Amino acid sequence: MKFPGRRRHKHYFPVEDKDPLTNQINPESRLKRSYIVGIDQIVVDIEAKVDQAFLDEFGLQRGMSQVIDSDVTNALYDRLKLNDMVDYEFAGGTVGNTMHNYSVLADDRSVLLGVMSENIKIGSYAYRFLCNTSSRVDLNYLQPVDGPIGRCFTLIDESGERTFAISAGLMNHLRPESIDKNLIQESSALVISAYLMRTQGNETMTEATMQAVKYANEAGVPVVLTLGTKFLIEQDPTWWANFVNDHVDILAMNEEEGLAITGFEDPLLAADKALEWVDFVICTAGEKGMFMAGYVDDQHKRATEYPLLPGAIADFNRYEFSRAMRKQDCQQPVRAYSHTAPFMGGPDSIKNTNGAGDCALAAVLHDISANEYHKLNVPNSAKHGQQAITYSSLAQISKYANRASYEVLVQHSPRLTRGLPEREDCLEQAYWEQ
Ligand SMILES: Nc1ncnc2c1ncn2[C@@H]1O[C@H](COP(=O)(O)OP(=O)(O)OP(=O)(O)O)[C@@H](O)[C@H]1O
Ligand SMILES: Nc1nc2c(ncn2[C@@H]2O[C@H](CO)[C@@H](O)[C@H]2O)c(=O)[nH]1
Repeated sequence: MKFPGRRRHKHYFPVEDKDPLTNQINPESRLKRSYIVGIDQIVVDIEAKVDQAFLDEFGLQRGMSQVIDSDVTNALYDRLKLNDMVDYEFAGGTVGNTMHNYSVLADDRSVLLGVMSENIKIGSYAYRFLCNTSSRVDLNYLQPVDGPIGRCFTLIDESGERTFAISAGLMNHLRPESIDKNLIQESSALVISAYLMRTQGNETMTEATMQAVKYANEAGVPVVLTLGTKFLIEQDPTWWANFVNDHVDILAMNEEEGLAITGFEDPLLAADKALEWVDFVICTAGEKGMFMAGYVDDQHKRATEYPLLPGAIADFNRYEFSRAMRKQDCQQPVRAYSHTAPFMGGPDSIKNTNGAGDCALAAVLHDISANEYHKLNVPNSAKHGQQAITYSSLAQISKYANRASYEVLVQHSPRLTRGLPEREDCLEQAYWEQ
């Protein structure tokens, strides 16, 4: 596990000082590992640049993620191939991307649950998915199916807006009995997306997800929900609000999804509203950066050393140097918020915003899992006198998440091809000395 904050060698966890020889003789003294589990519809992204006429031709609604039938899939695919329009084909899925990016950032294990074709031909989509996924992502728990995984046509127009057309294959055939109870209950977090609730006919993905959520809720494992697309939430915001309130601990959304579920356009107010339902909120806001909101017990709150910020909640970042806690673990819960502008003001040229939010969430999960890792190995550390869910403060996590998103913006794929640099050339020496 890499240290999630300032990335410098001396900041690697000080828990690996044990003698490697003794470790071999006495396996008990080996470090205990934390991991996270994610459930997803296993899909490969097929990306192409298109215009509005193209979307109209196939009856696709701009900006939406929609499921298409086999006739539309075949026509769309033939058209893209015939006109040589496909820019790249790469493993995707909002949670799949998050697990991959988590494993790259943390240099540690995550487990992905979903389905995988039992017979895989070299070059097929299933093969490509496996090849494009970090070897740190444990794929041993995937459920085999007799047929194809999903395809996600990622159609990008001149303005950069993305329209997703999903050809489901058997991606929604994960069964509840394929969910391993121990695996979920011993993890640091269970990550799901709103897309998992979009099933039809004999598809069992929703039941499987609910089974996993039940196991996690029973064991107090944080359930992390990423909202995926506003259109799904807009269909029934009340159902989603109730679901989040009853089953979810950490909510990740962008400002549009935040508006859909809370009714607040301002991402800070949306995050504040969501705190009525969950313990921790991440609300990304594109070029405006990122908001985070959480709880801290009054006795552990830490005031910021940065200037106080105006906003819909005055001086909202006052306690952003606090580590987040579950509300139920606070005797006197205080709300803490943080805002961070995009790293370096955003890149000069954005290659692709697809997956920037997924990557921000991966960084947050890294921090949460790092906290569990540290607690498992150094339970007596003064750090754990406070029952926090994060290793770092809201301000620090927010910076880290923005930094990770930046890396996705400057590459074509939503999946990181490498970890972040140990040391940012652009930051002054003073930063590293702190
Ligand atoms: N135009 C931009 N300029 C600078 N930074 C950006 C821009 N767009 C995104 N970012 C960075 O990426 C982060 C996440 O972006 P965004 O809010 O677009 O996520 P999202 O809509 O959830 O993305 P996705 O659903 O594709 O994963 C932002 O918080 C910001 O740090
Ligand atoms: N699991 C899942 N991922 C999706 C869906 N629509 C778009 N995405 C993914 O969202 C990612 C960007 O956030 C892309 O890599 C897509 O693969 C969907 O319906 N289900």
